[in-house]
Amino acid sequence: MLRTGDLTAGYHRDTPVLHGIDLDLTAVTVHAIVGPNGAGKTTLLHTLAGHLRPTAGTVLCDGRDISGWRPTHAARTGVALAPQGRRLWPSLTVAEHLTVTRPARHHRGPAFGIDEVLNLFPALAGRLHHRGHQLSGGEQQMLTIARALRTAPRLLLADEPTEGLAPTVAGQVADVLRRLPQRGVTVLVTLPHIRAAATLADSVHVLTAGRLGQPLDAGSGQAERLIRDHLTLTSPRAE
Ligand SMILES: Nc1ncnc2c1ncn2[C@@H]1O[C@H](COP(=O)(O)OP(=O)(O)OP(=O)(O)O)[C@@H](O)[C@H]1O
Repeated sequence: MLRTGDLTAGYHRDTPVLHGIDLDLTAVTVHAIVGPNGAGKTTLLHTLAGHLRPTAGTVLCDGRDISGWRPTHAARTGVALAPQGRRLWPSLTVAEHLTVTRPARHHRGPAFGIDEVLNLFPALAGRLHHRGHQLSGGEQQMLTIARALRTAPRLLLADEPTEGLAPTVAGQVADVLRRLPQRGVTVLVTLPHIRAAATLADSVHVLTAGRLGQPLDAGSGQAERLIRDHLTLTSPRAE
């Protein structure tokens, strides 16, 4: 669906955070961006979601240049962001989060009904009347993704969705993301560690200081080789 060409973006025109990013998200699979703190992962996702305007380069959506689109336009086109830090509405219940978020009128992505997102995240079904701030970290993350799915996305941008979660809960979240391409949703997920990315994604890009490496095909063992060659960015034991 989305492809960037030589994309440069940042918060100040004279100090770009992202440099010449070429990213191809046309395959309906799980794509991962891996990089250390400050590499620019969030900046990239925010640029694709229309929260930041690129300073150079292109963002093509279905072949059309939509560089500098607004977040509402991105959402209408089928791009949904599940942000880092979750950003739930603290005074709304789980049920309210899921009912106030709806697909755009002429959406082209798959519609996710409330029953379907509760099937994906059964933990939320028992928490329908709890408010955002009453949920555990894992439940908040699940709700963040569930809310994004309610917009009927064609592309889900998930920013460090397993951050701070217990391994079993992180595994539940990863399982859902892994299954989304079967429903027609392309996933771009950011993760701090390459080992987790190689397990979850079909292709893995390493982002270092705002520069993106060539995609590694997780299935071909390239990512595993990268780990073995000690190019991993942080200790895999920390995952
Ligand atoms: N709102 C902002 N204004 C100015 N600079 C920012 C802003 N947000 C991030 N930055 C800077 O942009 C660079 C990339 O940050 P970004 O949050 O995109 O990295 P990241 O890879 O997502 O890291 P993390 O895993 O810590 O979130 C950092 O140098 C950061 O200080």
